[in-house]
Amino acid sequence: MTVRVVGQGVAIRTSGLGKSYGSGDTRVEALADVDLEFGKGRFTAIMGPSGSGKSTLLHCLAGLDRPTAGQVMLGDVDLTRLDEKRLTHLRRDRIGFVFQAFNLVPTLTAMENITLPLDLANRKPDQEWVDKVVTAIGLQDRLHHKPSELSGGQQQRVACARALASRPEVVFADEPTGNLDSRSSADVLGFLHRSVREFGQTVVMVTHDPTAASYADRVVFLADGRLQDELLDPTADTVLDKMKQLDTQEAG
Ligand SMILES: Nc1ncnc2c1ncn2[C@@H]1O[C@H](COP(=O)(O)OP(=O)(O)OP(=O)(O)O)[C@@H](O)[C@H]1O
Repeated sequence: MTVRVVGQGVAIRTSGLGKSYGSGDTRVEALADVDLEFGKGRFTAIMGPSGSGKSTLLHCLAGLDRPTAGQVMLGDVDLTRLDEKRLTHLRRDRIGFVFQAFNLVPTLTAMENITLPLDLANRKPDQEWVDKVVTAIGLQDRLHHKPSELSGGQQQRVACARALASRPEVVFADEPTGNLDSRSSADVLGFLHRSVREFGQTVVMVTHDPTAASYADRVVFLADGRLQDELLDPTADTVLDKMKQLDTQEAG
């Protein structure tokens, strides 16, 4: 299937996207023929069974992994045509990433972690913007603490603020609540949702969790590396129903 976006325009688009690993008998097709658009200022969740290609898709979209077929267009730039140096610059300047394991630098404070990507790029932070993001994560009294002095949920909110600090065109999040309890998950997802609603951020998130997916505007479902279906304005119940329906189809 092909999924197209109507609305404020497209932030990132794939066409004929494929990724395979290995060759001959051991060849694995992690993604095949994925045509997908992600709307600007929208929150999209990617779901699917284990091994269905969700992380591979996210990594190809974010320029962290190279597809073996097709295109990934961020605006008018085809990521698949960039050499390593240009791809590194593009990731640094135009993309934000939130990992399951937070990946904060332990020796730096929360605030230093948030501005680290800008410091590394020799870019002066837009202080008004950074203040706005920091206010939105709700950790003003924790900004001078090191990651070890913060809870998992607080650390992940710092990681989200770090991803947003450079005002990237897209924030990608790979199972951002995978290591969190339900209360901390709600804080992190609430922040991502707010960044879309209030700041017009584009967010693409991989998750296994129907409740997490219900914070998104749209859910796309993968199975065996292929796009299967999508759901608009999801609730945890409609996501769960769709997952069951896709499971039954696959079994049948
Ligand atoms: N580096 C690799 N080398 C070989 N096969 C790989 C590699 N990375 C992923 N795969 C395979 O590609 C397929 C898709 O993997 P991927 O991690 O994208 O799935 P996923 O949906 O994110 O899974 P999970 O939900 O378990 O994280 C799987 O069959 C996986 O074993």
